[in-house]
Amino acid sequence: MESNDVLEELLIVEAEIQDVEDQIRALIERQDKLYERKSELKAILEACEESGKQVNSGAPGTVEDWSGPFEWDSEADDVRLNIFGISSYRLNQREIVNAVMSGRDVLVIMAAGGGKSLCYQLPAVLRDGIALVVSPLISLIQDQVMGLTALGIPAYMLTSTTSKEDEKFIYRALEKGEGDLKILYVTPEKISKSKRFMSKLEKCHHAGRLSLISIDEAHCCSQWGHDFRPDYKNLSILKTQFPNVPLVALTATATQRVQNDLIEMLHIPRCVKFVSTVNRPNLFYMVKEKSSVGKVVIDEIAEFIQVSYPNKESGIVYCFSRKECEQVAKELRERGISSDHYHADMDVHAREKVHMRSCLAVLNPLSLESGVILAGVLETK
Ligand SMILES: Nc1ncnc2c1ncn2[C@@H]1O[C@H](COP(=O)(O)OP(=O)(O)OP(=O)(O)O)[C@@H](O)[C@H]1O
Repeated sequence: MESNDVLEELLIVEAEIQDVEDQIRALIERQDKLYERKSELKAILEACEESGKQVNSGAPGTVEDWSGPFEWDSEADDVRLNIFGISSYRLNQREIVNAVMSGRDVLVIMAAGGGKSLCYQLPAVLRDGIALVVSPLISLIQDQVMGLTALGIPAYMLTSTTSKEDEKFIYRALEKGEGDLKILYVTPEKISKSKRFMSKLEKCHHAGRLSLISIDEAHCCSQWGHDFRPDYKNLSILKTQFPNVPLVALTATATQRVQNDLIEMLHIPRCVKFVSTVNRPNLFYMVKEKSSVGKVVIDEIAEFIQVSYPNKESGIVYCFSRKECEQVAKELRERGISSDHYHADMDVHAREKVHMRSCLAVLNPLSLESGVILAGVLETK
């Protein structure tokens, strides 16, 4: 074959590939829309079956006004301001709080850093009893518990790192209502693997003390999501076992298909859905060509950090492998940057130590002599 012929065929093949990709994209969009309509129709049908009313085509949840006024408005404002120190709600937060306070199941899609935590933490403080929060990572849980404790809210976590003493306190609070426990964080494995925990939770619910259930990073439920966790699948038991307890599922990243999937999996067909933009105007992206020489790459990273963040602010460097994490952190230290590695292969105490350093820096950077750079891979294990 002449090289011109090859070139010609290559162009044709590339054009065909492009065409197929366009068709696939259009079909996926169409499928997402159909999934959405399917779950709306199923929810309408269920609502009609319950109320015995005529079927109409309006989507559930769309006509309800969650902005208020509600009887808990002034108490909510008081707690928001005086406990959480937040002067006004961000987009959708008020409405979400009101829907949860009204006892509804809620699906929240909100950008990272958009303020999802307040949406369940505020109702958790307002409602009587204990709120259960399922979160995928011990480090995220530690972060939340530390923050809540600093605000004077009795929050605990029940994970592999929990001391025997705290475990006893938590079980007594669940079973007998003793002690001051308002928000309890667990990993999904606790729900799927600990019969003891589930039996205590059942007792808490039976006594009317389970105030709400929150599922953070809910996209982990869906096999279509980017971060599927098998143990999240078993969270379907929560709505089956505690049908009258409001369930809040929160995520920053869920396509229409993932949203539908998790509504189905969590058994919350009549949930109120709040979708805020996932655009983050405060994020700045820059792509730089990477040198093929490892040492030069590290030199460039170090220079970028030192020039861009001369005040030793905290930050994260993501790497592909655990080994690379350790290597990059070590080499940054050698270049005078306070850094540590963080990955799932470290024991929990070593991870906690690194995490606390970074948390301190994030929470109160001025109190540190130097910032911390985490060269880490955050893994959902
Ligand atoms: N209404 C508000 N006004 C000002 N700050 C707020 C408000 N709501 C939340 N925040 C603050 O915004 C920050 C991010 O909130 P939060 O951690 O809840 O975000 P998130 O949506 O859970 O993010 P991620 O997806 O990364 O976990 C926190 O410091 C929180 O105190």
